[in-house]
Amino acid sequence: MTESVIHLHPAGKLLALVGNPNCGKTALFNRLTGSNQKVANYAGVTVERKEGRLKSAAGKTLRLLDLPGTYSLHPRSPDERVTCDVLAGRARGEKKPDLVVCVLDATNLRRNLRLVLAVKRQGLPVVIALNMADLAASRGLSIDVDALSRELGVPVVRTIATKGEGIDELKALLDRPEVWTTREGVVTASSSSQEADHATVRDLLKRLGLDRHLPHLPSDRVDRVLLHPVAGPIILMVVLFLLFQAVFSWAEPPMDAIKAAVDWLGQTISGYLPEGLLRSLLVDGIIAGCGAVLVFLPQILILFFFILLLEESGYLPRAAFLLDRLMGSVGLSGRSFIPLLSSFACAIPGIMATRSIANPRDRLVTIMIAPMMTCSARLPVYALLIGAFIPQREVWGGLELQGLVLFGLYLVGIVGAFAVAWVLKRFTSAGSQVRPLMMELPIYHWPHARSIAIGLWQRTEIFVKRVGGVILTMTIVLWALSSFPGAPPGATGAPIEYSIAGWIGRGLSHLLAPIGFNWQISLALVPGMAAREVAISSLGTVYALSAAGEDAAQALTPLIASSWSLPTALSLLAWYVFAPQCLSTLAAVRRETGGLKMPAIMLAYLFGLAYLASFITFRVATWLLG
Ligand SMILES: Nc1nc2c(ncn2[C@@H]2O[C@H](COP(=O)(O)OP(=O)(O)OP(=O)(O)O)[C@@H](O)[C@H]2O)c(=O)[nH]1
Ligand SMILES: [Mg+2]
Repeated sequence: MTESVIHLHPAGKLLALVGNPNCGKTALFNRLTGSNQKVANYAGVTVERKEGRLKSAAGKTLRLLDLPGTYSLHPRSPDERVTCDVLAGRARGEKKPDLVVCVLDATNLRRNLRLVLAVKRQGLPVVIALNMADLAASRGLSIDVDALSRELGVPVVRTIATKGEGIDELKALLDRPEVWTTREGVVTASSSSQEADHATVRDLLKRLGLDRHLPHLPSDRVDRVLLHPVAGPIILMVVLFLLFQAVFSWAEPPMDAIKAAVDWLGQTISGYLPEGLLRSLLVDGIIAGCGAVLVFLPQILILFFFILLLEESGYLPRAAFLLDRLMGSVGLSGRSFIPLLSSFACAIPGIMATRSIANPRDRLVTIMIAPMMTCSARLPVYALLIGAFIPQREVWGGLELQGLVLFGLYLVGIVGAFAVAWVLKRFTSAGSQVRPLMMELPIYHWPHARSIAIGLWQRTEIFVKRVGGVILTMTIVLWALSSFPGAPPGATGAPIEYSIAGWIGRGLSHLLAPIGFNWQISLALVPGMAAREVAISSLGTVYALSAAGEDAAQALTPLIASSWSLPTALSLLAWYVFAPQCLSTLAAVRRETGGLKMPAIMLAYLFGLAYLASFITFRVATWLLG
């Protein structure tokens, strides 16, 4: 009997969006399919293929792939390879696309058209979305769409993805049968040499009257200041600095409101339920635990508000450019900047974004240090400890001390990461010459209020899902471990001290006492492996249960302020700068590096660093204050 492989593909014709990085593919994808994939003003935002569905004007259902941007069909980095594989029909579980929608940045046809020639050579039917038509027009560029279409032998639609213009026209085009077949235009691209393609595009642009240089842009004038060798880095520091000030100074009113709502809920439920297990689970477990984390939502949103502004305006790659020299001195290239910056949101997308790094060694080093960038899950931990231990006062003429300490913690993470990168460069065998940064600087534009709002909403959703998912689950588990087997008759302490959790906490605190952690902290770190904020919800639960008997529902901040010493708090801050308290990050590293070796090394070295940093912090602080 012969066996044959049967490929089952979902019904519907397959379309693929292909184009240079940052030409607006994802913006177009979102408009066509109604999705909300990440759009931002720099190259290399999309690193995976994403699928969506769209309906043609006549109602036919089609499948659409959004792909990472690429300059050519000779992949240089893992993300470009995804696109090339899809076009060649080599992508796993996917057929060759039936139609390629080539998205062009109308303000940069010279480079964008070379890719069109390469795609046509693959023998796939092509339609062109001439995107960024608004920018082209504002730069005085008038492109004859019909002539372009004739020259290339493919339909061309003018689009403005951000405004949704040209979308209906594009959908109408998909109902025309001739679109789904290949045709030759005036231009033929039979030879595959790069020089030949250059010449073909040059002649084509000449015939269309588009071969002149574009005038200088306001962007260039702005860059003369923002990329200035002296002013540039200073402005960058000021921008980052203001960001951290805002995280503390703007967040207070909304945080107080959330705190009040959580307290009210706890008290109301306590009023209705008789004392017992159910009340303990709801009030001391779930509300005290999840509430302790939920109050940090405003700070996270303020942080992301700034990150989104920077992403959409086009400032980010400039920051990469400014830091390229600095990063070069530790053996990283500016290419690592965006993955590392994404890691400030969360290390996982940051680690995925390293797929745009062509050099495997650079990529690995970037992956290994990404978890040291301060992800937003650390923010609640930092904010809790800073709020409890750092006085709210102004220093040096108007700077908030709390914001300053937060800025410092972010800096320590960055400096630590750079130090590790430097060590990896010095002491690993892989060759490590640093190549100059070749990176596109997109033009600046004003962020759209809509995309900022969508971005913030998505962050809120992610955060609330974490609170309702992993944090809630771990809180309930910890509550159960903390409530059983219960205090023996005649016991004097709170029941938690006799529980399984109390036993685990005390066991671990032998190991962690040298760095100043008490048993409650030691215990909270265990479920805190699931996600960083879980440590906060765990402390909320543990302290609520420890206080059983008296009025339990008390805010965590004043509680730890009165029961921990300052060296302990500083030591825990130092711990959180380094400790790999996040299993999903380790899983992502495993996926991206294809094995257990790298995550194991990461786990060991980060815990080692965390212990060392906490030890030094605790000892020095004790000595200074004692
Ligand atoms: N003015 C203008 N901006 C646009 C248009 N289309 C997209 N943009 C902006 O261009 C930037 C890049 O858009 P994306 O959709 O992320 O680009 P992409 O091609 O998916 O980029 P990669 O995933 O990095 O390859 C974003 O800032 C968009 O808001 C357009 O038609 N006009
Ligand atoms: Mg994209």
